Amino acid sequence: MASAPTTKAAAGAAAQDPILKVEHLSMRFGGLMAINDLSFECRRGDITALIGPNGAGKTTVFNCITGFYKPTMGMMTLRQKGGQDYLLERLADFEITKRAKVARTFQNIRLFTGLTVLENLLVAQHNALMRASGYTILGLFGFPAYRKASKESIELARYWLDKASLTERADDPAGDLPYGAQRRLEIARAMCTGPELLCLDEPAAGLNPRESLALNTLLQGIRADTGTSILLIEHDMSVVMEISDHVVVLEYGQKISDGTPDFVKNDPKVIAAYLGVEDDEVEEVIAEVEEVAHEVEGGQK
Ligand SMILES: Nc1ncnc2c1ncn2[C@@H]1O[C@H](COP(=O)(O)OP(=O)(O)OP(=O)(O)O)[C@@H](O)[C@H]1O
Repeated sequence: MASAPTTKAAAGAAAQDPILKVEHLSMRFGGLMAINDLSFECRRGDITALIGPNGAGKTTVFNCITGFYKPTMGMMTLRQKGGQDYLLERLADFEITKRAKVARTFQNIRLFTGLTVLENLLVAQHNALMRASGYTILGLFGFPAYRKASKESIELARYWLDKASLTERADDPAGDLPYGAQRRLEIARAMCTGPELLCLDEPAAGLNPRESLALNTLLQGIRADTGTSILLIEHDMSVVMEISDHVVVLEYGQKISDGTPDFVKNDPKVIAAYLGVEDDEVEEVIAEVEEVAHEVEGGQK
């Protein structure tokens, strides 16, 4: 059965130990070293953002963590609340979801568009329901365990419908929802699998400011109410700076900065990577930008 949300107190009590340790990760595609000796940690209960310019290797890291790619080298250790360790590079993708409890969403939304919103959340709990049925037709009708599991599945789906502000759309086909609501449904569906680590690939992409705000509220709620750790790739810096506890910055497959949003925002290496200039040119470029901004301001007065 997918785990029900824990209380705020329990979430707060979660020690700040790493839930995920990535050590010396490398991924080569032919002659291209997409990830080169990358190490970082995600602390339990934190929202960690992985950022960097286009082609820096963010999605490749996600694909390694979630088992879509087998890394050329390196270790990725997922430590669950109970202390159980999983070496993700040794697990098949379905085992990473099922046993290690890592859930993910994709850059392109992947919902069952013909099913209703509620059905999408119930399908996510299919594994738990099948287990409770004893994998028999008889079990589907007769086992009290199945009836209990199916009641719990509906309760969990209702909980996430509410958290994602989708209760009123529960019976509508998922494909009829506006874009921002589809993104929230995808996250709610991932949460119905009871993950310890939720990986989100550009959750704010294509959202308008109102939808972006609803997304922030949902993610902050997940952190506060369930203690689930979140790792996200995001280009929208307003989302990253507002909700992240910790930011890891990649450039050309290597880590160039790692720290709090404030630290990273002011790190000359990060500014240089985003501006596409050398580190020692950053101050000069910033001074030029400030000068232009003053001129524009002066012209507007
Ligand atoms: N399956 C693949 N085969 C060959 N090269 C790949 C593959 N996947 C990614 N790459 C290359 O690896 C590098 C990193 O790509 P990746 O998609 O991980 O970057 P990213 O930081 O997620 O970029 P974006 O922000 O544009 O999504 C790029 O040069 C990309 O072309």
